[in-house]
Amino acid sequence: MKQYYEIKAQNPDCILFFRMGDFFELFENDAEIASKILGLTLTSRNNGASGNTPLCGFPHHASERYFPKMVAAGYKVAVCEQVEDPKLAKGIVKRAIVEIISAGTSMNEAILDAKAASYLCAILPQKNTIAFSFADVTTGYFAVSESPIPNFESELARRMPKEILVPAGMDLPQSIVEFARSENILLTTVAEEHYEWKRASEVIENHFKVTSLESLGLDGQVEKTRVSGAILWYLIDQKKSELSHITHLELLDLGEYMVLDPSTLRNLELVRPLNADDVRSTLMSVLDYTVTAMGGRRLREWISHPLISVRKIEERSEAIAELVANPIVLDELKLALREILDMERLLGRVGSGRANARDLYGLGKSLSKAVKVAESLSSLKSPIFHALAETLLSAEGKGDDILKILNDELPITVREGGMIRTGADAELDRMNAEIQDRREWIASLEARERERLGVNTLKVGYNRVFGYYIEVSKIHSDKIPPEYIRKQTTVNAERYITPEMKECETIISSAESRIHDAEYRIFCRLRESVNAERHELQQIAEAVAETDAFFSLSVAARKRGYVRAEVFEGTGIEIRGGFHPVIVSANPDLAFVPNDVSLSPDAHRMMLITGPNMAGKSTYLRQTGLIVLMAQIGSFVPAESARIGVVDRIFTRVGASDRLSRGLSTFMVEMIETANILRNATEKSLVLLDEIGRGTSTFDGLSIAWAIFETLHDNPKRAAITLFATHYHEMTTLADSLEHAGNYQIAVREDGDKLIFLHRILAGACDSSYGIHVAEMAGLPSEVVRRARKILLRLEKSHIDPSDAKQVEKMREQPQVDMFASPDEDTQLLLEELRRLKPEEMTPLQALQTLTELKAHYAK
Ligand SMILES: Nc1ncnc2c1ncn2[C@@H]1O[C@H](COP(=O)(O)OP(=O)(O)OP(=O)(O)O)[C@@H](O)[C@H]1O
Repeated sequence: MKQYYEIKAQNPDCILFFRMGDFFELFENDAEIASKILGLTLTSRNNGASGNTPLCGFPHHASERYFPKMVAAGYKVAVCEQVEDPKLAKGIVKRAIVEIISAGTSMNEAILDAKAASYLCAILPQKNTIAFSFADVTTGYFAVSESPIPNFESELARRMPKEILVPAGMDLPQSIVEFARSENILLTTVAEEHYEWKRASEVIENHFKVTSLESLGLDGQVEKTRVSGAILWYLIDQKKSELSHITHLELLDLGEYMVLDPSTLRNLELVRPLNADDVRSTLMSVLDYTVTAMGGRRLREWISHPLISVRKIEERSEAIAELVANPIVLDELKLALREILDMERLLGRVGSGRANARDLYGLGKSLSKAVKVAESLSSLKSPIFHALAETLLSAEGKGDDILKILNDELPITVREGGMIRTGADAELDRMNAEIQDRREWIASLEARERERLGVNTLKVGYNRVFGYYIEVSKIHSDKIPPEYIRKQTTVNAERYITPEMKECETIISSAESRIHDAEYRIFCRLRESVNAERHELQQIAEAVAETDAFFSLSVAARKRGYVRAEVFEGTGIEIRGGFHPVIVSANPDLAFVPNDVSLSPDAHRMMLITGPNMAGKSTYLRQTGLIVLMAQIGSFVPAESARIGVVDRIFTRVGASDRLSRGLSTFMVEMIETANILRNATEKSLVLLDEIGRGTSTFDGLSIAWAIFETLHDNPKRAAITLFATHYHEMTTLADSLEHAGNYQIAVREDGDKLIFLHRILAGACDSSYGIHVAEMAGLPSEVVRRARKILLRLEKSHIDPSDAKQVEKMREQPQVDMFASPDEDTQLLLEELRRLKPEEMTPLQALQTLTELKAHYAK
């Protein structure tokens, strides 16, 4: 326990799993926490003067299951192993922490999402900016940057790290703390000393084996050095290994990508659904035809990082266009990609010293297939594919170098032989040959003894306790020869050994132990030689990932009938026949009505869109956002044609808020997000605003919406392309009066008492809001609907603001029996109802019922 307490004291923030023989044991508070999470029985052990200590544990081989569970529950796991052979130990066996596992550093497949990176992030807030680093220990990705806080927030939401390291004793931006809390991201405090420049530089220089920071581009970059040094220190400290698969540091330039703030990422459901169960509602789900996990991760990265360089966008879309036109190449690629494993993560296992023979074999097979991918790409002309094919071709021979050493069937363990192929190593072959005749002797023993004793059911078996044995059923005990020595009795049989067998076994087992050691040495050499080439192999893996992402976007384009968008430097959006990629793919039977968008600075730059509820306003806004975004990923887009002026940022204020849990009201969130838009939109932005102002009283809301619309129109710095959907019909006069704005409506047709949604966008304002109509269609009781019609009529006539208590009170004081009824209005409402009736479609009974209802209501 003294040893336990010492180790525990060094890792106070971890749950300590303490290896004792074949078990991992937990004590005290750790045992109480873990027993609940892992469902283990809590016992206690008498611990001398300190009384009973709570205790729980499990066999060590169950750790693969239990560690990830603990980490997923938000804890850090410290794994304490016996680090010397208990047989050789003097006194208590030495123990040490061999690894610390936390959410951001786990390499266990059980809690990794194959198609999403597993990021750890470190931050170092400055006055107006923030230095930050992202690392994915499963693949070796490592990047650093510094940017204004909002841009970092965007990056944080895109990458969604599992853990964020923060320097001790430093004030953090509230928004980041809030974000981490609401997304369940583990915040880990790291002592300030690890952020000291000198210390951080040393960590980096040692890791990359460089003598100065210059070669990494960190020269003079104090904050970036500090933050990347801290994250690297943390990773190495936790993994207790070299992490040689972290081969380079990327200097990230967020300026290359479209800014997507957290609310836009959420609302457009790019990679994560708003509603966790609804995985088919994301753009990712529509575009994801990737075959490999690496390709899946790359595509996800692309979708959340749309480009803003026209040249780069065109390079990508040109490559996709070529693949779209080459279905045969697509088929070939699919076949080759299908056999490629997650090379990035396999290399991660190699670099962190945890790869077994199966991992290396998988890598070998994948490398051979990478050459096939290169061959398929070689018939294409796009420069991107040329470059990819060249990188992939460098895999030539590398796979064979591995496969010619390893067997096709491999064990999980690396210490028990069975890994190395015959012919791979002469010395090993010689060692095997030496005992070959003895092995054969054992192998043929069963047949020989069966014949000699005349017992057909005699078996030769092996177990760890007494090695080889001969099993003979009890009914044949009279046939047992004198040299058989009885070792064990089972229900129906007896087990025997013979001196000859024992001798043979001793020779085999001592030779095998040498063979196992030799195999292990050969395996380690192979692992090292793979590791020595890690940088090149990583590039091959990246090329596979990228090819797969291209493959996926091309297949999506073909299957879903997308077209290549023309992207240009400048402002304006011209979409013909655009449709919503997710709605259409999720509802194949829906007759989706395609719509156009035509906006430019010379004509209308802003659309004020009116139309009844359910007409399709939100859908139109979102599909426009998604089409622009897809175009800037380089993907084909869901439309007949599209010309898109590159946008620097898409702002959205749409849909319900899911931030209520952060203690902000719906209206407050709406206004915070709108304020952000008004502060940051530029003439190159796309702004999508859906029903701004609806969260407050009618006139307040209208006035706010009005002012926002005016500002986006009049302020040249904020002159963004804007789609503005609203139910405030009063605003249509505003849109009419503004030079760069126009009224648009989503058409509906009235057919008797039915409202038919045409889902088509047309120029001009919608003349009625039909809210009550839609409510009626939804099944609101007819009494309530009638009442609502009356109230509406009165409000419209008297221009009363329903949110103004004084005005409503005044109306109540009017000497009327029924607050809102007047004979005139009744007549008007009755006439309206009569107009909507279709007697020719009614049964006599329905007609009678309607008549009775009308009489009861209007002629009491
Ligand atoms: N172009 C279209 N073709 C076919 N169906 C559509 C189209 N656009 C929208 N819809 C369908 O109409 C329904 C309502 O769409 P949406 O939510 O966009 O309406 P809305 O006008 O924003 O309504 P509200 O004002 O109540 O928010 C959705 O279920 C959608 O699938």
